[in-house]
Amino acid sequence: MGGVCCRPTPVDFDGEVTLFHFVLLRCVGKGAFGKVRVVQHKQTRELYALKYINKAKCVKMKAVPNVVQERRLLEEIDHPFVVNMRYAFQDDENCFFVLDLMLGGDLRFHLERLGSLDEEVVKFYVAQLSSAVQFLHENNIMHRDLKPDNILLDERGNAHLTDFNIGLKFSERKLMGVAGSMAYMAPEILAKRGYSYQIDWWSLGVCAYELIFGRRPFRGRTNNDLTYSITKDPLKWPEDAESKCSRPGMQVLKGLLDRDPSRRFGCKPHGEGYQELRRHPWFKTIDWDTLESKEQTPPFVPDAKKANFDASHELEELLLEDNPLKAKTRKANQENFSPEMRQMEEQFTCYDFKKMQRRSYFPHNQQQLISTATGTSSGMASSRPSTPANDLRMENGVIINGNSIHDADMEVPRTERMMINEKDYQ
Ligand SMILES: Nc1ncnc2c1ncn2[C@@H]1O[C@H](COP(=O)(O)OP(=O)(O)OP(=O)(O)O)[C@@H](O)[C@H]1O
Repeated sequence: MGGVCCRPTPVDFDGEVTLFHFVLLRCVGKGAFGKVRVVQHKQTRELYALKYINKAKCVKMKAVPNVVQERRLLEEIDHPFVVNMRYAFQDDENCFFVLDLMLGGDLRFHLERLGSLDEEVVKFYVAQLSSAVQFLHENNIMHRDLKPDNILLDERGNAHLTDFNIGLKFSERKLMGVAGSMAYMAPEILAKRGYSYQIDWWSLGVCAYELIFGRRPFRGRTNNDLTYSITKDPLKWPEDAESKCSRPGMQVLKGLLDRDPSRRFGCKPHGEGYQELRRHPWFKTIDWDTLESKEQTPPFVPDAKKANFDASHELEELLLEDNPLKAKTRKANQENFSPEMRQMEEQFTCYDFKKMQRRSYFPHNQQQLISTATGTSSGMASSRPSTPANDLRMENGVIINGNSIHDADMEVPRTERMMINEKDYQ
């Protein structure tokens, strides 16, 4: 009785990837437009994190270009210390990213629990993240939102950078848009005189300082106070600094938090800054040659028995979600789409790492991309055909999460991203 409605839809693994290819498991997180849950690929049995983004919400928040940008950047990236994208697809309701699964929780979660982290542990993360940042910069990608919330640990304790929502392809030209999470923003972003990739090294310095000392180097109760502190206050050390951090450690923090981007650690061009950083005495305990192959035992192993994420997401999904995620066949009538919905439909294309090679959507020069998008240039050196559907509209200023950041002195609250793509190039 009643068996007819429960016949499972057959899964076509040879066709395009869809939600039918995955078993949906527990919820582990909540983002601005959707949730993150563990999934298992039905054929390979591999576990992944599925991040899904509600399309209607995304259109309403004017974030379509960012989601498309994130998907495109992630297709280019494959690095041991980045949360890599393995599949991407959409259905009528959601866009889906299938990502490397990180079961060790994010660094904000650990910082909130522990108050601060041991210098040796932070050094290990800084080494791994420097390798990721250098890889991104070599590929002309700026992250722009490096903070503990966006650093995820795998179950062995290796650090990975995630959330490329405001990431960007950069060129020689300086950027002007105020973007990122204010407490981690480099002074040159706030000074509005133009900035480039060096900002990621500053943010890494803020993260390292915060992780070691349990408080941020620059603080303010209002955005104005915080701006003043970041751009003018001398770098100060907590009273108990010497009990938490060695002199070489402080030297590296000071070097990363240099207000002059040309002198800042990590920033010298052609990878020279990164090589200098690697040679710094603080890192003499790091074996850089085996770091990227993850052969080293991380100094902090997340407790596998405890959930390293907020269990309320799971409870919320069970008790409060009136539209739980379910694989559905597509029905949408594309004729009735708004321009934004159409953009998402056309540009959030399928990706399957088992079947496709990673490649770039972007020309070497971001400015060319913008020009092409506005129809003033032709002939990009991109490996993708330059159809209107492939052009990213970056000229629109988009602001989401406009929450001001109240940065209470000793607290380490989850940080809201402030602004995205507010006229990146002017
Ligand atoms: N690959 C992953 N593996 C395990 N957990 C993850 C993964 N990605 C995200 N999470 C968890 O889900 C939470 C929300 O992540 P998500 O990137 O969607 O949020 P977000 O930072 O608000 O991003 P966005 O603003 O793009 O929505 C994270 O804080 C993290 O705890």
